[in-house]
Amino acid sequence: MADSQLYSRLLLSKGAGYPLWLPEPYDDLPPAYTDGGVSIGDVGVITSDGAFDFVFNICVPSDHPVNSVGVPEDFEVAALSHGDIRRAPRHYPPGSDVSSAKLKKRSLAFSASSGDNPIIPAGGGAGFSISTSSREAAVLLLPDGGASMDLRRKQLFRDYALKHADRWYRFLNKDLGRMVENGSVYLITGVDKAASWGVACFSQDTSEGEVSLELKASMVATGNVKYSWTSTEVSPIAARAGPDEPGNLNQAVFLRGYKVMLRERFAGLRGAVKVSPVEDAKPRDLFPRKSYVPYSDVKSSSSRLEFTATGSSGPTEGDAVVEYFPEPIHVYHPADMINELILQDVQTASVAVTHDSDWISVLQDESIIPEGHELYRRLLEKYPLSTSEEGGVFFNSFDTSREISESPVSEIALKQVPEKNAAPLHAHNREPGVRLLLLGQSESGKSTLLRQFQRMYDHENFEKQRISRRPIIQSNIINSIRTIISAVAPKIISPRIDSGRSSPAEASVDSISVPGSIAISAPEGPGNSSSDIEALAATLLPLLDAEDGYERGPSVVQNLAGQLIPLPAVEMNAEQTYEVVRRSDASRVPFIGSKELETETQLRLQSMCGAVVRLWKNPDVQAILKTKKIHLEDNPGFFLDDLSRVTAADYVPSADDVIMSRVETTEPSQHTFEMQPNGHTPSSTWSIIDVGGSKTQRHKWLTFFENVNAIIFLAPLSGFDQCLAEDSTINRIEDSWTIWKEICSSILLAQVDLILFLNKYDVLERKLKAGIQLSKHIAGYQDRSNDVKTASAYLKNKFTAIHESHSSKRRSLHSFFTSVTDASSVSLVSTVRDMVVRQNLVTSDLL
Ligand SMILES: Nc1nc2c(ncn2[C@@H]2O[C@H](COP(=O)(O)OP(=O)(O)OP(=O)(O)O)[C@@H](O)[C@H]2O)c(=O)[nH]1
Ligand SMILES: [Mg+2]
Repeated sequence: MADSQLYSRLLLSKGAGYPLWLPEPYDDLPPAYTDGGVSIGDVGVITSDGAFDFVFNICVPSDHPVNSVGVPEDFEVAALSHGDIRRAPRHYPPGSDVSSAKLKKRSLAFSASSGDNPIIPAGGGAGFSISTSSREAAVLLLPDGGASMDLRRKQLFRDYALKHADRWYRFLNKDLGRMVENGSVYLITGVDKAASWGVACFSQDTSEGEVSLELKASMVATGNVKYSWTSTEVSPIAARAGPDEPGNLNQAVFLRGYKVMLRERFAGLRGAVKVSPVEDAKPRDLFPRKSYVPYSDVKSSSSRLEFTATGSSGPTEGDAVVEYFPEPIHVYHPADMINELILQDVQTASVAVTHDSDWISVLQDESIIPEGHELYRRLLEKYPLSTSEEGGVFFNSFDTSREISESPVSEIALKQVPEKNAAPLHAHNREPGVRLLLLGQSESGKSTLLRQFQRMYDHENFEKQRISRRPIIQSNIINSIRTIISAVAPKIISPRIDSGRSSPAEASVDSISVPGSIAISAPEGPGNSSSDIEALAATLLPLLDAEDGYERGPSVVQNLAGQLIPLPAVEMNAEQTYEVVRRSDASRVPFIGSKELETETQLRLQSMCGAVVRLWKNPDVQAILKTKKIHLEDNPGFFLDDLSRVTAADYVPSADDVIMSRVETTEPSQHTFEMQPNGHTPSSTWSIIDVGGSKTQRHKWLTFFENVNAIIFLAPLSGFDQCLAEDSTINRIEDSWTIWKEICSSILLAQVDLILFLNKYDVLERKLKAGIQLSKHIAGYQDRSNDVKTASAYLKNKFTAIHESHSSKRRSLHSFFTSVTDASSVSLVSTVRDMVVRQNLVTSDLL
């Protein structure tokens, strides 16, 4: 390990900030900088040899002499006011030390006989002698003491860093070609400075008795006192002392500030820097390689002093040869791993910042700083993660009442929830009760399960919803018809789709005249030729147009900034004056139906019911669907076998219809239930959060991980022969395994009970019975029997194995085979309820 890394590793645990092995400013910097050294507002990086490599300062104008290398695009001065900086000029009294190990220290007396210069340094005596019996140690000695200064208004810098992070990296890596790693940029908010210092460190495999060193003072030509180390040690000790030219309080021994990391996947950072235009540059183009192995063993040769046992006249600091590593190497800093983990967990964030005081505040009197995961875990327990408007994320370690511009992550997401009972959630101030999060891919059955909960525990509202579910069922039916027509008569439907859903007048089938909502006289009897089927299908085209009619409604609204934003598709609410429905077909266009349109569609459906049934029951149509492997009965929102009932003019959806209907969730929603006592469990308030499961929705999941008591993960087993609706390259079961893996391994969820619903068991059974071979779709299934018991057990094992191997802590998993549309799942709901409540009674005092 490089000396600088050993030194910082050992002294980081002292909680004073980042210890610099090279406290002196680089002497190629302008005098305006070197005179004072590191200042608050400096932006730079820690180098592998343990120095702070200053680039620019945000508190002075771009034309200030210290900003001589330039400033990033859109540079703004972060103006500080009187009182913004807290200064402690005598923070370190003369002769103080910061040491990782127990140290014996004594002042050296002046001795004329030894040839010492007759000087009395500020610390008194002619220097210091230190000794320790530790196997490894790092020591900072401050013979003349030192000062500290810290920014009081840290929030100002944090917001500044979040806003400018991207431009900083561009400036450093594109404009200046520095090849700095993502995460290495440091914005300084505090520094400890000294006029003189001695640093030393060593690490031995075995304890070889006491190690002793002397830091001795001598006078230089300017009349100032200079220090140098001497030792009688045989074993190699790395030691430096300085400065070479004493006089100024410009030596930075500890730094404090914000470490800044942009969103980029770990793997994406490997490889050389590509040269590409700045405008097009993505974060991955901006960084060189990176490694987050803390204290990774790198060739250690920089500035090591090999003391020999030649009495007190050992080599001085000036004899050390400082070598520079040709390749950029990762310099360990605890905030880097924390930022990495934040970005992993908060997928919506584009930049993470962590202040040194964050990780310092969770240190626990340890001699070695814990690794990043542990610090992160402690931070999660202590502070909420908050996001800024720019998409930045950070631990909110400040008093939230004083921080106006930020809000806890979960609140940000819940602001979008169009539910009346959606309450902002604060990590430390949440309402008592159970929070249950439903997760799983799209069409896995999350909203269906929620409706089962509503049916059981919020019956009144569930009943009220029934009528408002009718347009969704209409839409589901129309989708089924569209699927059939696309399969059996693609000629008549494709041009319509291609032409962007033309109006009835422009429809390609002008051979059949279709009056609006009047009953159609469709060909009688089962058609046996493809032209008969086409003709029958064509009679139904107005139905598809009926749905198009909804799109004329306002599907977008304008926000205050004049941007068009789509109206969200929400689960139906009886009090709404209009319904927002989202089709689950390829076009995925939201549309809005007024009461009149809804009634009109119902009448159309009723009038065409006979034709739809004829088309659906037509043996040729059935044969084509079979050949094309379209199993409409297993598709969500299938009502074709119930058409006469569900298309009646006075149709009110039954409870089962509500459960069977399908609408894609595009915004998270939170639903509150008052659970009554039931003999096993006391009364309690439950919040169930339902999120969208399609890929475009998943980034919102994480915002609900905070304070969740249990997660029900729904994995539809029947998806083994299907691809995702949103990505035809991804098998649904494999997608479920991927997200399950992420849920199991999430540190944020390490304490959360996981309940696995291996759902759509009924559909799996039907598919296997129909002869669809699991082994054709899941390679690992090999030649196992294709019956539902063997297949479901195999699939379940895959999920439990993932849970076991990816959970960071051992925890139990409750898994069930379910068909959540089935009435029997109602009893399961109460089983889950009892289980979660019991678990929470045991683990917390929430209830
Ligand atoms: N046969 C059968 N159908 C189910 C089952 N679970 C859900 N469904 C149906 O599958 C469809 C999709 O269910 P949803 O609950 O809307 O799926 P989701 O997970 O909320 O999907 P997104 O909102 O897109 O994330 C609905 O029409 C349900 O009726 C099941 O176990 N068996
Ligand atoms: Mg849903």
